[in-house]
Amino acid sequence: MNRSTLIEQIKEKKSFLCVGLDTDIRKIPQHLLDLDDPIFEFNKQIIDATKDYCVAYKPNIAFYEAHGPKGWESLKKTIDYIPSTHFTIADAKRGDIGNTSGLYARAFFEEMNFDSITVAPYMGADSVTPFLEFEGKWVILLGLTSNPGAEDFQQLELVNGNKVYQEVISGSSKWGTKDNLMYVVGATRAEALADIREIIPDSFLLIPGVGAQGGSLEDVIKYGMNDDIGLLVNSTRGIIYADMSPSFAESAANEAKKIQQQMAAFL
Ligand SMILES: O=c1ccn([C@@H]2O[C@H](COP(=O)(O)O)[C@@H](O)[C@H]2O)c(=O)[nH]1
Repeated sequence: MNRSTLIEQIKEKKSFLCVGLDTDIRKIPQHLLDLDDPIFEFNKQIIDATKDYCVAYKPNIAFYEAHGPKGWESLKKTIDYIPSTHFTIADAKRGDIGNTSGLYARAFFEEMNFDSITVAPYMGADSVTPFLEFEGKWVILLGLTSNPGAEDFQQLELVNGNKVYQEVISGSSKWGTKDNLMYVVGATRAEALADIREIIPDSFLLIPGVGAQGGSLEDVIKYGMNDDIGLLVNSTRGIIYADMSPSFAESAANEAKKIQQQMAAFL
């Protein structure tokens, strides 16, 4: 999906919500466990229930890889089931030497047909640019992450006065364009968003960390929104595990709708 279609979808739905599909077999309702593919059945019901309130879905690949070939099958069925109106994110956090990155890109963009993949910047330009060579596909580079460990390296100050994450964002912004490169910034780091917007005013940002991790949607909007909206705000556990009963999909829809309504007030 290209940038203008993504923006159209956001305006049409009055939503920039991304629903995370971190489907944990230990957490899904008991009655689904008797089915042949409980993970896919859960995802299918979550997608049916939430698709009117969100513009994107983000399966975290770990939750599928953990089940081996069967997990990859559930992932493929899920990605094929997501409506083409919705932007898809493989939250895989890949990146390696160039030829290896190229094969990761083929796996997620060609075999699985995702629109985008999250990539770790640590190995530098030659590890990221192979992903950017795929027409119509996106890299979502880890900028400033939502977890406590973001303090360990990302916030360290360099001799030029920049923090590591600022250097990562400004340096990498030359590798791609606003049409194929987005950044992850945690909602728990909303205080850094205004400064990040100075570096990359036009780029889309994928913002995880609202809901279960406690980030504030209001602050994200206040400091992170640009003229094209420029935000995809993810919530996973707060939506998909809102309720463990057989009516889990209805509860997920209610949670997604609540967030969509908060977003609509700003669109
Ligand atoms: O900085 C980051 C990068 C990725 N994530 C991922 O987003 C979701 C968040 O799930 P919640 O249940 O809404 O907390 C999950 O897949 C993380 O791996 C992140 O949280 N922070």
